[in-house]
Amino acid sequence: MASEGLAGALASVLAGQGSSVHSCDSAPAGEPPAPVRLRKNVCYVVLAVFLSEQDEVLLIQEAKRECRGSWYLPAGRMEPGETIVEALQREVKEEAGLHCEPETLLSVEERGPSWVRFVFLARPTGGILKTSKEADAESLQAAWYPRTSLPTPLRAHDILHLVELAAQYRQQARHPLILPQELPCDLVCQRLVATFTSSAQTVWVLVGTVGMPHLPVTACGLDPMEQRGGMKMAVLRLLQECLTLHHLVVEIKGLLGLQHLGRDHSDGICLNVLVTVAFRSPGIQDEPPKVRGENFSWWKVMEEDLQSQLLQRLQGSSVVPVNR
Ligand SMILES: C[C@@](O)(CCOP(=O)(O)OP(=O)(O)O)CC(=O)O
Ligand SMILES: [Mg+2]
Repeated sequence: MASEGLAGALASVLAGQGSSVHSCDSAPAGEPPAPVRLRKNVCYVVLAVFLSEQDEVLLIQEAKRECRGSWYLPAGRMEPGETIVEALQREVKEEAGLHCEPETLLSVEERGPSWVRFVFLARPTGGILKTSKEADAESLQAAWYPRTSLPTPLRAHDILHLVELAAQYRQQARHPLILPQELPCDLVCQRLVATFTSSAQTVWVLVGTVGMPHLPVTACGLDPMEQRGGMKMAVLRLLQECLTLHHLVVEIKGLLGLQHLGRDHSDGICLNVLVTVAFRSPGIQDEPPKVRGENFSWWKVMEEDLQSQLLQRLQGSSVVPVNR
């Protein structure tokens, strides 16, 4: 049962799905994680990159006092009770006048677990482009500009990298289309697909063994003290509970998917992260590193299809980048 269950869980995560999360294997020491409340202890932001067939980018002109007149991509803070995609569609309608559908996540950015920005490649599906006649508190107007000559001033130059990501994805999709799965999560957490690949290209995945074998979940603290090092520290904290990290190289490759619901006060998110663990010394790596304690173990992926999917994702870095 364990192997079929794990294979099913891994296949679901590799397909960009996953499952809701109500508990974790590892959390910051001390108090249990505070309940996640949007606009109280977490801020989620959505941002859309529209790239036309003529290589033009949709920008909006900001109306806020602190950045009035500057140009930015349609973006905004999520409101309690909405899903990530609903927030994206609301912000694009408010700021650009257009209806839209997300195509895929392009990037997830985090400044610690209490500020996460979801960046989407999106396509317009209707509506009327907002002109200066419709200027309001949300934006002054929206307009398409050639990607190679964007207007100035920009509100912030962080969008240049995001526009480039969109152009690269349009040119060659490095990962499958990945969209948030609307599943409840009580925490801001990460589900790990932590892999060890042997010289013979056999893949092991670290699994939690408390209860039914499962992909481990690490919760991220939300108070300022626990946020140092961002969400990467939460991954390392879980791994150091069972591995001796000083002779290993740990790399967070990126996202295989994410879960969030937003309704019924379940404001948490679960990021499914692909992680590699390798020995620092380049010698023969036939077996994964020893695991300390009883709470985790290595599971050798025997299903050929799963193994080849994992190797393809690992070798191609076929994941949504996480920018910390
Ligand atoms: C927060 C940003 O990613 C921009 C999106 O937030 P807005 O300031 O545009 O919020 P709304 O008023 O909801 O549209 C910029 C940042 O520095 O985080
Ligand atoms: Mg905005």
